Amino acid sequence: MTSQSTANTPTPDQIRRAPKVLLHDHLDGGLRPATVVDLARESGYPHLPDTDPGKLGLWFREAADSGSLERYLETFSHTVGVMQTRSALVRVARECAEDLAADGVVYAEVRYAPEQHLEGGLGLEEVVEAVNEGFREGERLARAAGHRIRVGALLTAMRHAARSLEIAELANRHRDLGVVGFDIAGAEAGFPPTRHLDAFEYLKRENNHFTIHAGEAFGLPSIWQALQWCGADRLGHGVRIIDDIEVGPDGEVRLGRLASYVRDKRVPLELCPSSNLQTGAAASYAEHPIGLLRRLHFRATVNTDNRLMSGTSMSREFERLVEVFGYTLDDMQWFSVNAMKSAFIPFDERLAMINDVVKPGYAELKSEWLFQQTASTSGSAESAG
Ligand SMILES: O=c1[nH]cnc2c1ncn2[C@H]1C[C@H](O)[C@@H](CO)O1
Ligand SMILES: [Zn+2]
Repeated sequence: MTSQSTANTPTPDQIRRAPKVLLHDHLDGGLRPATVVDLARESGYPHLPDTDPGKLGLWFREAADSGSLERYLETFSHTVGVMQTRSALVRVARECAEDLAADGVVYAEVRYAPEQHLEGGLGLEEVVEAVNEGFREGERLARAAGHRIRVGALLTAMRHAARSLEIAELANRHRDLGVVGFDIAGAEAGFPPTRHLDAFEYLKRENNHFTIHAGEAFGLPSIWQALQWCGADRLGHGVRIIDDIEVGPDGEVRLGRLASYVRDKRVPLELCPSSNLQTGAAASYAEHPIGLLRRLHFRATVNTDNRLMSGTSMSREFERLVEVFGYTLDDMQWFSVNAMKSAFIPFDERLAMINDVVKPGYAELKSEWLFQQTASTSGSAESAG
């Protein structure tokens, strides 16, 4: 007999159809391999390690599988290298929205660093306008294909560079025009978030939103600075908060002051399990702190980080979580509502997304078992005469 609890374990098809919310995805980490090849050919970019899309996709996954964030980041020279013209940026952003929508993502915040796309002569404003145009086109095409998605951009400043205030100002100028917030990214060790205090203080004065990559390659001091010095609204990764959580031999859990603060204040953690395995921030999926953080009711969210480098998607991340932690549709809904609550769009829009899109989507999936059972019962009744 089918019970609700077993039927509540989602199938791969249900995982794909479930409404998912993505807060941490890099535009330059999510290109289709075939698009990288096309764009390299069109622009004459000569450095691609392979021009066969299948082999190139594999190359990205293997090269990113280095165990170090620094080496992981080296792979971006090829994607950024082919994203230097207006048409390339429009195409990459359009395909990003289409791919996420086809994967069942209903809301996404996608980030990129405008300062990395100026080599072909574009200005910062032109970069932002091209990406926004691509997202809007992608949303329209997705809708025509039967999917609904809304994509907001986050503008990233590179933490080793010195343009963060300028990029924060750029984000602020475009805030009602498709840009929903700001971020800093890049190698963490040696580049503390406090180097960019002027950018964060500017954004706070402007009542704007920002997240900071922190607690990925570097531990608690980075998280502490991001929150208590810089005032981040969310933590990009934040997975190393686990270093401030002690689980005793009897299973008793003790939170340190910083972990308590993060949980008490409902600080959103943009967790990216597959990416963490590649950069060495977690040893295996089963050992990934997301299991404990979910049990302890941190404001945990599930994210892809870089779909190309990790060969992943939101559905794939959830498939692995279901496999390893036995998560159900209720868990998926919990992560998705957490993410939607933590988005940078206005409160009324977040609430409407939760109540009118996310929850009804899960309710629909959770009710499917009822009809399957009816179908099989009536079938056996008929055959029994
Ligand atoms: O996981 C990451 N940690 C730090 N920086 C990252 C990560 N993934 C991508 N980046 C960098 C490389 C990209 O070129 C940049 C902007 O998207 O952000
Ligand atoms: Zn990231």
